[in-house]
Amino acid sequence: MVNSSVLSVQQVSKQFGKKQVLTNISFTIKKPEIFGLLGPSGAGKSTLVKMIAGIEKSSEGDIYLFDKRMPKLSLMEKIGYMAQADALYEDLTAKENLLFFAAIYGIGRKKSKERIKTVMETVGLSNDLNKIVRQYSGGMKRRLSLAIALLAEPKLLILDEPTVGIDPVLRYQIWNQFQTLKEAGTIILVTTHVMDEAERCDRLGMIRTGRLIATGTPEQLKSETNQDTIEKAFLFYGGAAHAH
Ligand SMILES: Nc1ncnc2c1ncn2[C@@H]1O[C@H](COP(=O)(O)OP(=O)(O)OP(=O)(O)O)[C@@H](O)[C@H]1O
Repeated sequence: MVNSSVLSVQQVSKQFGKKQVLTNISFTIKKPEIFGLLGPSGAGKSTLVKMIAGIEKSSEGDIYLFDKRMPKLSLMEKIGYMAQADALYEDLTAKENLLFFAAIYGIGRKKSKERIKTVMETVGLSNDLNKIVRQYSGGMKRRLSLAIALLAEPKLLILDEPTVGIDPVLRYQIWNQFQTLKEAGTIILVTTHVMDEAERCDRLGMIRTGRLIATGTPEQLKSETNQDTIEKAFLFYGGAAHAH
């Protein structure tokens, strides 16, 4: 399999029992960029990113990451994955949570301290490091999950609706941070159904009922459909059948 892409999703389908959730999805990422998967609730975004993260198996098709077929244990340390539901230890402090995950990633003690400082600054939680997570707000928990995903300096950062419950000002800051991470060489794969976030992606994959209906830069998608917003472009690609 000679392929210079970083991520290659090849004709991937997924069924849960008889339920067809994803159908024949193909796309590639060749260089660091922010790639957004945009689609309504239930479209299949989470299922797709779970397969790319190597925690769900495809029914058909292949996923290659750094030219290796997923799932592959040795690639796991290159992937930062932030699930839709926060997986945090509520009775521990943020710092204890971070130290726990740093140990799992095999990050040494000295390096852990450094990384914890950096990632908590990134998500704006430096002053809440010693707070019990139970006392965090929903948005703070999301940001802590993001901090954990960033701990091991992943090459591929997979974020499933990272900014749910986060206010617009902080959301803006976090997206600036994604931009900075990308410029430092991180590939970011992000799911969203928020249109202004979609606008900030370098490229988008539009997903509707388990199918990739369009891919391209936000500008391309708008100009190809002759629409002035991503939302209208999405509806255009989705066709008139998308009336509900
Ligand atoms: N483990 C599972 N078993 C059966 N069905 C599942 C399973 N996981 C997901 N599904 C179904 O697959 C479909 C796609 O779900 P998925 O969570 O991938 O969508 P999504 O686009 O991420 O939506 P949301 O933004 O609401 O999370 C849904 O109909 C869901 O009910």
